[in-house]
Amino acid sequence: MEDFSVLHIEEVFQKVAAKASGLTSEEARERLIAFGPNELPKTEQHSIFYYFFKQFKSVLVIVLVLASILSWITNHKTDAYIILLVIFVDALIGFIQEWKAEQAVSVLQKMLLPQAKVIRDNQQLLVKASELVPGDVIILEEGDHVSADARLIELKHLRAVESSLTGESLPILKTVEALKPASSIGDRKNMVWRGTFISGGYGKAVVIGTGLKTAIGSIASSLSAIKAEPSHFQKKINKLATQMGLASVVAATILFIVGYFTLDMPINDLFLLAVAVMVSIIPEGLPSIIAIVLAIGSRRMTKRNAIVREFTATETLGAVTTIITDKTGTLTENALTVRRIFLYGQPEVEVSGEGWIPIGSFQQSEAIIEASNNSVLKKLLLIAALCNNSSVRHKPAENTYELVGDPTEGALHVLSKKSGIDINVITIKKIDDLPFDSILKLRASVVKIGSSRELFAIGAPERILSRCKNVLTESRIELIDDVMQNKIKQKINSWSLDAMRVLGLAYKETSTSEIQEDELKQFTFVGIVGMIDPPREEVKEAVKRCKEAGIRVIMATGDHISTAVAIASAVGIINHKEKDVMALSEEQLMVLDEKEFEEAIKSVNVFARLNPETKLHIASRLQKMGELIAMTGDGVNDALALKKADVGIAMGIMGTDVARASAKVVLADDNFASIVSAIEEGRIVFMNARQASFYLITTNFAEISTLIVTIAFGLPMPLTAIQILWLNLVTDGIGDMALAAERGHGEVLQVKPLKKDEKIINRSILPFLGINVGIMTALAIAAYVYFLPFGVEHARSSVFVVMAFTQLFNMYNMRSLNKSILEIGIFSNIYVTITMVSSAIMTISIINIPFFQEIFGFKTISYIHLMILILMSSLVLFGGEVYKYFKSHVLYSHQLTRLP
Ligand SMILES: Nc1ncnc2c1ncn2[C@@H]1O[C@H](COP(=O)(O)OP(=O)(O)OP(=O)(O)O)[C@@H](O)[C@H]1O
Ligand SMILES: [Cu+]
Repeated sequence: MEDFSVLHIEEVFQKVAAKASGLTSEEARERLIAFGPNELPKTEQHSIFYYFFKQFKSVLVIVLVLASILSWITNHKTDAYIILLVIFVDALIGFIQEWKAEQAVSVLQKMLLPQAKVIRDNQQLLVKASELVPGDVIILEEGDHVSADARLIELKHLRAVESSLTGESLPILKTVEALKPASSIGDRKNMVWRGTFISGGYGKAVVIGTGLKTAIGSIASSLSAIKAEPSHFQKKINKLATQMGLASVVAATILFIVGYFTLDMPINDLFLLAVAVMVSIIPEGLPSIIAIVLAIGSRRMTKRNAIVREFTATETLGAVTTIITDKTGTLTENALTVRRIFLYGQPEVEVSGEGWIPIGSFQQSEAIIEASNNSVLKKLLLIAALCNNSSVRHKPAENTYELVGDPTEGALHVLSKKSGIDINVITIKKIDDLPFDSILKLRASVVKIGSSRELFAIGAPERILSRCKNVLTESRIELIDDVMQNKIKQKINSWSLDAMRVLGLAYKETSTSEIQEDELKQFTFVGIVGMIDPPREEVKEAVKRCKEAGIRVIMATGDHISTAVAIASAVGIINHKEKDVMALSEEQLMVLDEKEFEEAIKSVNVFARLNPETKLHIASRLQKMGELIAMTGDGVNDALALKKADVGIAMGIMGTDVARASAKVVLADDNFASIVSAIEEGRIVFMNARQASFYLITTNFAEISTLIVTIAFGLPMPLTAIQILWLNLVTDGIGDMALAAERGHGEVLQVKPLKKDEKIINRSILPFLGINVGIMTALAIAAYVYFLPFGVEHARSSVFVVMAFTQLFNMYNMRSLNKSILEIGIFSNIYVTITMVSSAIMTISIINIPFFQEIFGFKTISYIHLMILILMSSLVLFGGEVYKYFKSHVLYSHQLTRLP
């Protein structure tokens, strides 16, 4: 690959036929055709056939193929064909399930496609990263992923983390100068590489390589790829399935050996009996049902604005015990508007106007004022306008205003626009900019005004104040004394108590052109502004639902403690009575010893002026105390915490690429309420996985106990192997998918969180399973014994009807483990209704249509008898209902505290 780092910028432009003002969209389109999309080959992409043939790679299939061969040899040719057909149908069902799950993944993947900021047609645009072409001029800012290899042409303090390429984890400070030839990529400091990210500063670069023609091209591993590792729950289910599979082999072998010596049966019949026992125990559908439940759950979460990047998160969400959330944007609207301005020695200034619309007026003592007539206000507005990286775009078509950049800065930008002050672009120029730093809690700019230079700073007001020596008043610059300090601090505090975000603005004269950290002191204080950021309407309800669900909500914010408390009580994170004890700031936390710290994080729900590391510290300590943490974040500094949390949740709108790549879940709307919806879906996933598993397992138990009882009495087999196969795979297979689509019934958020290692089968569910299996077995045996005098095929037909219909009724039992079918609505799951009708028709057809009778070995059952058998089968539903009633009214008449 050519080394662009040794070339001068002009030479680079020449080589890639580009210029600093970017390509036109026409050029970009042509180049996209010529160079191809900026994509790396996906690591794992399988064809439709892969998923189909994958279905045949199971122990069950091997067992069935063996059975089929043996049936053929022993002259049971129809059986042999049927078994082959069943293998095929089973593979088909499994295939559909997995294919659907896979589709769900790829839909999610598309939603998370990376984007890039690029200059085309002299405008800054957001395009799909896959559409970048050589020659494009891209813009890089803190938190962005670099989507192509590019040569830098302009920058301000640009730092990039290139560990994915070079292994070096510290940020690299970039340059634009042409360099001496260097062999290592890490040394080519005037380049940025695909797959790395920007940890700070600002830069412009021209793309020199895309797709495979990038440094990472060969070592491709896409950061945005969704990982589909088996979840905790899947592992457990697989283990259960394997155990039952092994048990089936053992049971069948024992039966075969014992039967050989004791039963007077031809060897091939005995063999078929052994196969029947085996298939009745193997829980065929179990592993794939969990995949489908997870896929459905992830899709529902996505519809509710929580995009799942890792399937395991779907299930972990259900067990979350503590949410640590940001304030700005998550709990609040993130539509900041400056309302008040305080200038020392003057009456408060009130500002009118809404949102990002740059129209509004300034009032002092209820009279409208002109900003240009007030020198201190003018200075403040100049700082607000220039120490700023945001802009507001007017969309004439819809007549709306759209923010580009950080909302806090956007509010200041809008403020300066409202005043109408005129910034002379010829005499006033920005020469350096330090973007907002979450540790310093301020931002700064060096601005050239005429022949002098000034350093502007905006940030957390008490931090700005502590860096000030003077204060600007209408007439002059005065030294700050204690009286002034206190007066300003009082203002900061009282505005914060009104839930306002308060910022301090200051300036000083300077001689440097590059901002150094140790220069950020001895400022002249100009004023403070107070902006409102109203809490989101739906958050209060969401917080309430969390509390009901036994989930603790902690606010961890960088904002002022009083603002934090005001918002926290507005949304119900703390109640009014607790106000004083329930909030701590970073400084207050720092002085605590280990034990006090632990006590504090146990009871305090609001943490203010936090640094990102402290946020991580709080989270990991809570994890050690056994909590399962969901944590939100948006910045580069949050990446580590997002990775460490059990479920990291990144902001989709305000979050950086890095935060999104580190999180398991991305919020499409940045809204706290969506987290709660996701938790609800997570719990539903768990419920559905259990319900569907129980449903599958009941048939297995009912079949095996019917077999055992009849064999014990020396009766012929009550069901043949292929009849069992049909019940297990077709009847159960469809019913199971219907149960996987069950929606919650409002109960999941009214109980305590699930335990991390929640068992699938626990003791409290055993009576319910026992009742179901007991009724099914008793009915099957009764039908068998009653019809046996009419011939064994007749008797088997009746057992088959009972098994099929008890399972269909049982489907209604399993729709909720504790609520009555009347409460949740008989028809509220359309899939269950469809399954009921279609399965009933199918069952009756294969019993009474001669062609199928022949194949399956059935005899016609009269409609009267059918009716009676079906009515009897419905007993299983009555049994379930009586049990649920008994359990909720007699055993646990108090409220449910855990999921059943
Ligand atoms: N762009 C900015 N420019 C100047 N000062 C800022 C800017 N953004 C935030 N601040 C100041 O720094 C403080 C901390 O901001 P930070 O971004 O760390 O947290 P936050 O956005 O308030 O909270 P959260 O963590 O809830 O999103 C703010 O209260 C504000 O005073
Ligand atoms: Cu935030």
